[in-house]
This record gives sequence, C-alpha cells and structure tokens, in this order.
Amino acid sequence: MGSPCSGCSSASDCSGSCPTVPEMTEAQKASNVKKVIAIMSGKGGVGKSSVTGMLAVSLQRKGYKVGILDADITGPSIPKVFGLKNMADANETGIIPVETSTGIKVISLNLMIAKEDDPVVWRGPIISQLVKQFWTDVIWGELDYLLIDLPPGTGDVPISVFQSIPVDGVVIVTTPQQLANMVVRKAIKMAQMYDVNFYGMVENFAFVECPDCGKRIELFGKARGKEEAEFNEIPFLGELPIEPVLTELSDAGRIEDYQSDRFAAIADKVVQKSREAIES
Ligand SMILES: Nc1ncnc2c1ncn2[C@@H]1O[C@H](COP(=O)(O)OP(=O)(O)OP(=O)(O)O)[C@@H](O)[C@H]1O
Repeated sequence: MGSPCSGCSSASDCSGSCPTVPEMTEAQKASNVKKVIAIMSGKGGVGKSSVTGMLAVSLQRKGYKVGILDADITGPSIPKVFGLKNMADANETGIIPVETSTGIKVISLNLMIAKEDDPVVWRGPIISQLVKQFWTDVIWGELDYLLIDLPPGTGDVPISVFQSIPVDGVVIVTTPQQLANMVVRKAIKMAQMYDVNFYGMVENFAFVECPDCGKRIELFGKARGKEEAEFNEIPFLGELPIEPVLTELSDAGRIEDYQSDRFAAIADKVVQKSREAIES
C-alpha cells in the first residue's frame, strides 16, 4: 500500500518517528496498492464514471489487477454499470470489496445499503470520513491500479482524497461544452495545489460518427480538448465519441462487454504516465 508519509512535505528528511503518522490498519497491512489514480471532472454528467469504469476494464484486459473506489458517495454509478448485485462483506481484517464478472474489485456505498435508490443525506465531513475508510479499512489485496471515481467539482471529497490518500496521478474528464466555462480549469488548479501528477485529460462526447457515412459530427461544438490540455500544460489522452452502445451496456450493467480501441489507447497512455511518474 502507498506510504502513509506521501504528501508530507518533510517526508524526504524524516527520522521515521513522526507521531502524526497513523498506524496501518489490518486491512492496509493485507493490501498492496501500487498506483492510485483519481478520475475527476469540473462538472457533473460529463462521463467521469464511464471513463473510470472503462479505464478499469481496459487496464484489466491488459493483465493488470484493478480496483475501483467509488468516492461519488451521493451519486454512485459504478455498481450499476458493472451490474453488481451482491453486498460488500466484512471480516475481522476489514471490508471485502465486491468483484465484477472479470475480477475488478469495487467498493461503493451502494454496495452497503439495502436499497440502491435510498438517498444518502449526510453532511460533507461524514462523507469525507467514509471515503477515507474506503482506503484504510477495505482489504484491497494486491492491486496494480486503484481508480478513484471522485464526485464532480472541488468540494470536500476531492480535498480529503488528496489530503489522505497517496494519489499518484489524476485523469480529468471534460466535454467540448464544458471547456467554454472555466470549470475544468478550476478542477485542474485544485489538483495542482496538492502537487499530484497529471496523467492527462480525456475529452468525452467529442463527436458522433454518422452510422451511414461515417462523417464526424461535432454535436456540442468544435472538440477542443487538445488545445485545452495544452493551455493547461497537461497531456491530452484522447477524445471519445458519443456511442449509444456504451449507454445501453452501462444501463444494462454490462460495461465490461463494451469494446473500444480508443479506451484501450487511453489506458496505454495512462500506464505510460504511471511509469514516467516512477522514473521521474
Ligand atoms: N461516450 C459516451 N457515449 C455514450 N454515452 C455516454 C458516454 N459517456 C457517458 N455516457 C453516458 O452518459 C451518462 C452520464 O455518464 P456518467 O455517469 O459516466 O457521468 P458522470 O460525469 O460520472 O456523472 P456524475 O456527475 O453524475 O457523476 C450515462 O448514462 C453514461 O452511460
């Protein structure tokens, strides 16, 4: 599992006897998570959970061991898109994540409540505490990548994730519309305040391909993800079209059946970025 000291400005010349470092929980001792990647967006509904889900699927297909921590507590969609029906269990060591049909480990509040449509009417600090426990008290086991699906924006949960979980890199999801209104730049600036690596930006809903002639139609205006990534001096990971089959499979809980070369290419770049982060 990542060092509890990551994020501490004195970590490089620490004597190792810092009283503020909490002891590792039993679940943390039983886990070894190599890389934590946070998926964030400025605004809601841009496809952040879909990108998280498909990135997990693509990394899993490449042979990596992958988990998803659903930190979007009040609007969790990860269990639904993977068609998860079982509740998360627990033992004396910690909480046991639920596995998808291809073996991706998932934890989400919706795997702990009796009815998936019951609302979560909790204040920010309680939600943030729960997200921290998803890191400290879940038995993640051996993972190459843990993806964190953050709620949109720059509120309590992203702050507490960046402060308490050793996030290695951030993938930011945006759309052509959203680029016009600065919100995505706020999210980027927030993550930069916590000094995390930017793996890059994904532009979702960039275009629709005409099913008859293959023509590219830019429904939400000109796709400008590459330009926006350059403006923010972060890598551009790729653009994704609107594909009704993705919506259909997600609604049916079968996101793992979706095939996309574009996602596979984005996953390759994410792997590359995570390796560069090790080497730098
Ligand atoms: N490229 C795409 N093509 C077709 N449908 C998509 C695509 N990306 C996302 N969707 C659909 O758009 C809807 C919103 O996507 P998603 O839930 O991933 O967004 P989100 O940013 O995570 O939303 P929230 O702010 O609620 O967390 C879902 O129904 C999803 O299936």
